[in-house]
Amino acid sequence: MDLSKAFDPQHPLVLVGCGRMGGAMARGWLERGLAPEAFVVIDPAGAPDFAPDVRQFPSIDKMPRDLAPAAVILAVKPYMVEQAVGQLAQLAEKDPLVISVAAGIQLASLEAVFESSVRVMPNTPAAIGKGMMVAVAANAVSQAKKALASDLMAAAGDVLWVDDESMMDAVTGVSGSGPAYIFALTEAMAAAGVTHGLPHDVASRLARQTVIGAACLMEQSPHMTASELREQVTSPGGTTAAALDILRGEEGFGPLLEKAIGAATRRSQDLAK
Ligand SMILES: NC(=O)C1=CN([C@@H]2O[C@H](COP(=O)(O)OP(=O)(O)OC[C@H]3O[C@@H](n4cnc5c(N)ncnc54)[C@H](O)[C@@H]3O)[C@@H](O)[C@H]2O)C=CC1
Ligand SMILES: O=C(O)[C@@H]1CCC=N1
Repeated sequence: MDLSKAFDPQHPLVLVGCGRMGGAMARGWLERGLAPEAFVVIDPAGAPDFAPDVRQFPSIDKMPRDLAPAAVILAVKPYMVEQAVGQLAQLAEKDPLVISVAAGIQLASLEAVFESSVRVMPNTPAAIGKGMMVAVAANAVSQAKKALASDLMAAAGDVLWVDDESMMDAVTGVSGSGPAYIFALTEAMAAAGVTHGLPHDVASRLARQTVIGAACLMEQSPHMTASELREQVTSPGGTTAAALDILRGEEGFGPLLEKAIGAATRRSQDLAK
């Protein structure tokens, strides 16, 4: 997805909050052609090192009043979204596309000010165009604005629109937080390797490359399910089967992830209150 023509200096893309998630998406957009002069970052911590040429302001009230953003992305902490929406309210008459990526924050609180509101749950692989971007739009969002939202998300990863906003809490539990589970798995594999006799650097390298290799193999095997790929590793009565007996057992991944994703889902529901 090429973003070079989607925005211009008078009608820029404005990112409010350029931290871990905002920064990941910004990196993805700039790498896919977003012109720095058509991008505005609002963050008291400034723009990240990889985006030194973008226009930046420390707060919403420092943004020039004559700016007419084509789209505003809210990537501040969930508890700050309401305040940010209030501070941006003077833009409402120009009807920009407003996208919030905040966990738990419902469309209703965006729609109260901006008709063209979209709620997105991204994840940090967006930085390399490999994000999972799940979106739900307010009823009033035009097809043209939905297309613009799709273009922005497609520049950061795989896009899925859902109609039912209540799915967004479980989405957050699976894909929004999901990268952390894979990194935690990598850490745990390395630690287990050390326990079983490997030097720390060797165990870390093995765990990291194994996760990278497995993810890339899955990506390049679109016609194989995860189960089929797992079976390819598993010789009957062999080493993998011995490990999978534990991992797929009563205290294995299944029940553990059900509990973990349940906790993330409930946390997302709580953030809405
Ligand atoms: N980190 C992740 O993997 C994901 C995060 N999210 C959502 O993204 C949002 C941001 O989360 P993170 O990036 O992790 O947090 P973060 O703390 O890394 O980033 C927040 C940024 O907002 C800035 N900020 C603080 N006050 C501000 C203000 N008044 N105006 C503009 N910017 C301000 C901070 O300086 C910081 O750079 C949250 O709502 C979170 O739910 C969603 C999906 C994944
Ligand atoms: O941990 C969080 O709350 C955010 C939302 C999904 C991933 N990170």
